[in-house]
Amino acid sequence: MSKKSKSQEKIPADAAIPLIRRLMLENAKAYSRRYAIAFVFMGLVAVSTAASAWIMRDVINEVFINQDKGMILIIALSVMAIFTIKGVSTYGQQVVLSRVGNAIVADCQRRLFTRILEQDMGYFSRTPLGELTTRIQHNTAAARSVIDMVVVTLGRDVLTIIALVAVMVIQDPLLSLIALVIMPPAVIGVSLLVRRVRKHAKSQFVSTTRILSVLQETALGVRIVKAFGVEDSLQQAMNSAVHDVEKQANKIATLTARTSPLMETLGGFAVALVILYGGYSVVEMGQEPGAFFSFITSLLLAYDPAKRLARLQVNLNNSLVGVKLMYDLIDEEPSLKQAADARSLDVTKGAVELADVTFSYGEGAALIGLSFKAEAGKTTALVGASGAGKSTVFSLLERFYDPSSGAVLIDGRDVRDVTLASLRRSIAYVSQDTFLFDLSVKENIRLGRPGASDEEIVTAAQDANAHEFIVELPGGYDGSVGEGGDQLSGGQRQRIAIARAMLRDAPILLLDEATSALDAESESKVQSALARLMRNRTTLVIAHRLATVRDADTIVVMDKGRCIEEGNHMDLIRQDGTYRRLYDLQFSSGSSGDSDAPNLKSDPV
Ligand SMILES: Nc1ncnc2c1ncn2[C@@H]1O[C@H](COP(=O)(O)OP(=O)(O)OP(=O)(O)O)[C@@H](O)[C@H]1O
Repeated sequence: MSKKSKSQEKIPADAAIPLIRRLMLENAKAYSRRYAIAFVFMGLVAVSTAASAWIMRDVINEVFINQDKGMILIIALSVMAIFTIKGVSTYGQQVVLSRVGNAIVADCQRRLFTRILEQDMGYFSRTPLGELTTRIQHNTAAARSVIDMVVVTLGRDVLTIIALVAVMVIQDPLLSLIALVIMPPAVIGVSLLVRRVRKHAKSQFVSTTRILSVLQETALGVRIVKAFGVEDSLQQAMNSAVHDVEKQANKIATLTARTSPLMETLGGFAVALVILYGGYSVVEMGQEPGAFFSFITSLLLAYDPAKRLARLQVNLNNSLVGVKLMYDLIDEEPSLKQAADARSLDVTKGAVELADVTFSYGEGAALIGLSFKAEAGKTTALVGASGAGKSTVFSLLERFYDPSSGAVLIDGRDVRDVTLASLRRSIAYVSQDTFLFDLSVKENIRLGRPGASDEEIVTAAQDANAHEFIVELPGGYDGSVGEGGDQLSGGQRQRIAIARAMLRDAPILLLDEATSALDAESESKVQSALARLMRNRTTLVIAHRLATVRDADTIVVMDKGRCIEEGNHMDLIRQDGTYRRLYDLQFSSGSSGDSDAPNLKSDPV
């Protein structure tokens, strides 16, 4: 959604200069010394290029016309010196600028990633993964090429042209004027091309993002892709995105290449005019041929840098689209921020309360005037049909979002008044689908409390009934779990998540019980680990197992964002209301995958 709205907005033509200025200013300061060195090298390149044109006059006049033997060696040695200086300076300039370019890409990538980490959950749910990948990869490279183009073109090419024009004007001012007649048509032709390139660069970004999104969805959902046989539709989505990128890339290439015939023809026209007039002056008016040759050499040498300058605007615009998108993200302020006077949350009891909370993700309310209390040290189970708002309660407790009205309180303190770090430190979250990072088992557990010692990790794993299987893994605690924890079973992943939460030792536990069935042995290990984890903590659990709801101190029954019943299991069964119906439907049918479920039909309640 936002991919379209953001990526299809246009860069106004007058935004190019401020963008370049910002990019240059932000980077120039940090690398000023290295840029200064690069400019010295580029100045040397320009001067040596001009000198090679200048010396043509002496080659013709002294060697060929005056036949001065003494000058032959001097001129030959001078030419050698000039080209050596040019070669060494070009090398120096390239090395220095490449290093600065690499450092700038790295800086931009770090800045972007920091910004991405600061964004709130809303940003992640509306931004496709592919767009983030493109920004950090493609847009930072664009920043580098803009800087390269501006520095090299302004530095080397402009300096070279200035030096060569100086040679031309000194050798023959009138001829120099003649050579300038091609300027107006060149400028007009190039700016027409620029406008069109800008349009295609924008579409290319959108399609590149689509390619990455399809690729990531395929990789992340590969099981579903294969199980449901949806390879064809993904292939089609990919084909269409790839085709679009190819089309736009071809258009950009064609447009960029059009600067060549334009400049080639105009350049040829200028050289022809110069030959006509210069040749006539030498042949008819007896002018020295040395000046003419020096002039024509300067003109031919100025041709390449002039062509690059003409292309600069076209290429620059292509890359500026990426720079603009990079700054859009860098400038995107997270909507959910910590209050300036936020204090650290010191949980004493761990009482949790939702007071008349209303919240909406966008259209339609997800929670409507929801109020309930989760007593300190007790277990509160949230039950309700899919979409009732159970996970949303967790998101508000973690302050991934703020309620539109009402308040979320911990020990009587509004979560908006405390620092985000202290709030999240006070909460441990065990989700039904544990995400494991592509790190070692040990590091995955350590995420629960960065800085924990190896001994503490082993103790947490033992308490989580995970130690046994971890030591049997290849590599043990130091072994990798594979991307997304692929190399572990569902039950093992859950126990790693429990170990993480054990290590965190937070006073409040949010537990989203797994709906998927585990084998009996794994199930009992997970359950006994959870029981240990829940002891003496305020636990809010999205319950899917009968045993959990039955043992909970309080059950909050939710429906369409509201709390419709509250009490313990026996109370609610006696009320014979929604809970009873839900209980019969969800738990007694055995559809929950609950190992207790088959016994339920004969349950006395
Ligand atoms: N990131 C989101 N963006 C927009 N709407 C959302 C988002 N997450 C949830 N919703 C909507 O908010 C409502 C409550 O969803 P929530 O996930 O809290 O329900 P739930 O009770 O946890 O459901 P389930 O048991 O299926 O996980 C639903 O209507 C859902 O469509």
